[in-house]
Amino acid sequence: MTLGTGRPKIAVPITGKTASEIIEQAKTIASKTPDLVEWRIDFYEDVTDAQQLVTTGKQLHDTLGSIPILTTFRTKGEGGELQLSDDQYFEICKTVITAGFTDALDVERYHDEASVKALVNKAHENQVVVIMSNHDFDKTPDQTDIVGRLTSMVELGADVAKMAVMPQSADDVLTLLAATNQAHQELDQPLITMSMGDLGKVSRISGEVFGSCLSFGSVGAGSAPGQISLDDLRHDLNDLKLS
Ligand SMILES: O=C1C[C@@](O)(C(=O)O)C[C@@H](O)[C@@H]1O
Repeated sequence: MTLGTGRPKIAVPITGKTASEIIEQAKTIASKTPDLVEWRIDFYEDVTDAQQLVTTGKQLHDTLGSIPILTTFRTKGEGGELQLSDDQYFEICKTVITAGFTDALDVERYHDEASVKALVNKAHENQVVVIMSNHDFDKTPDQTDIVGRLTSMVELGADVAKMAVMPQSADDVLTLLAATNQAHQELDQPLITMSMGDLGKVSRISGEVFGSCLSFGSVGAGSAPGQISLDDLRHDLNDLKLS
């Protein structure tokens, strides 16, 4: 799968808490053939048990067949489910990289920089694509700040740079779109951006115009405010496709 050209691709998050919930969700999602599945391991109750994590990851991989997996541990401070120490966060990410079930890994930008760089190297040594991310669930930073954060992710070795922000006004949505457009022109790497909540929904369908290469759509439970259902998202992205 190539990210970064043409109509934005669609990722569907899996938010199951138990291994059986995760596999059931995966079956339903696989039947709808999204481009990518995001396994949100911060929802998984056994995420800190490395053996269980790897076993369930392999089962998930088998269930999804050829649909690529993005594995994400979203920390509490960035809108995730579970509070971990930095050491635990990096340990879990390393387990995921070496287990071999994932195609891509979400690496949060704002952890210790040397550890982030080492994790990126480890991912690349194991042919795992790095989607580096930052989330602001309270506000929308200004345009220069958003572009600066995306640029710093690329400088740290990200294959794809991702930024999700919360709008308080229509102006904030415009800020995210303008920042996306600017970063898309300035950077070579593909970008994923979104303005969350209802106000920001428009940013989830306009990626081809402004330069966001992937949108998260839900099947059942979503993983962030403002996500559009996979079926609607597919229609919307197709309707807005540039000729
Ligand atoms: O980074 C993102 C984007 C997201 O927060 C969204 O707003 O769709 C959903 C998360 O699951 C994913 O990791």
